[in-house]
Amino acid sequence: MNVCLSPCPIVFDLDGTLIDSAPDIHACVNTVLGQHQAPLLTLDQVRSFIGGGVDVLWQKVIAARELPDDKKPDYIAAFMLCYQNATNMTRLFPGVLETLELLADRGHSLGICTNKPHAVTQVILEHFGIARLFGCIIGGDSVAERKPHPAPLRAALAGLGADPQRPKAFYVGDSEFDATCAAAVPVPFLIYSKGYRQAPLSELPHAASFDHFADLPALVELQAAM
Ligand SMILES: O=C(O)COP(=O)(O)O
Ligand SMILES: [Mg+2]
Repeated sequence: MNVCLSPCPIVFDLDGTLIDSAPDIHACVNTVLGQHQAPLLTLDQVRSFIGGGVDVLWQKVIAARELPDDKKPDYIAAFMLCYQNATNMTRLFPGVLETLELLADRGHSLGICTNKPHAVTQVILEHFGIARLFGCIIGGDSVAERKPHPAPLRAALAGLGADPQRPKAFYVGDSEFDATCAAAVPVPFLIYSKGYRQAPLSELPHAASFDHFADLPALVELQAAM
């Protein structure tokens, strides 16, 4: 399959793929739990809840702490207040900046498709100085559906000018949500093995996996030539 012979669009997931955001998300979850006198959660617990967006995160927090479901809008509002520019403990994964710049220099158009709300996504990308590299940024509230539904990834690809019927492009992500979404578009999925996925790598459909961002440019070239 000749996926793309010339530089093609590459869309990236955010949490657990480009950024290790779990420490800031964990801190804000616990801030809200503390406000409601609920027992706090560990970093590992909160990390395992990330990937489906803020609503799914709070469904899982509510289930773990047996909190009243009808308070979810209040919890989410308080969480977003805390998280709106929470970047203190968030880091780019190793090699991300260099690799994004290299791919952009090689002519690939780059996009973001995350379940994180758009406004805070923009704040975080600007904090790390990488917003300039992305031609299209789709957040969890940019279209009506969220991953694993294919609509947000289709919107990101369309925003980068890919043919919606036969997108010659890649999606780079870390989780079950991303794998299912990419398969539904369909577009080849490249999975970052050091992210937040819960299932073993072998259980997620993917074209290829990588352990370090320095390996991604060669992987893209290899996959594009197949
Ligand atoms: O769960 C979230 O908030 C977003 O996660 P994602 O960037 O991996 O889509
Ligand atoms: Mg992710």
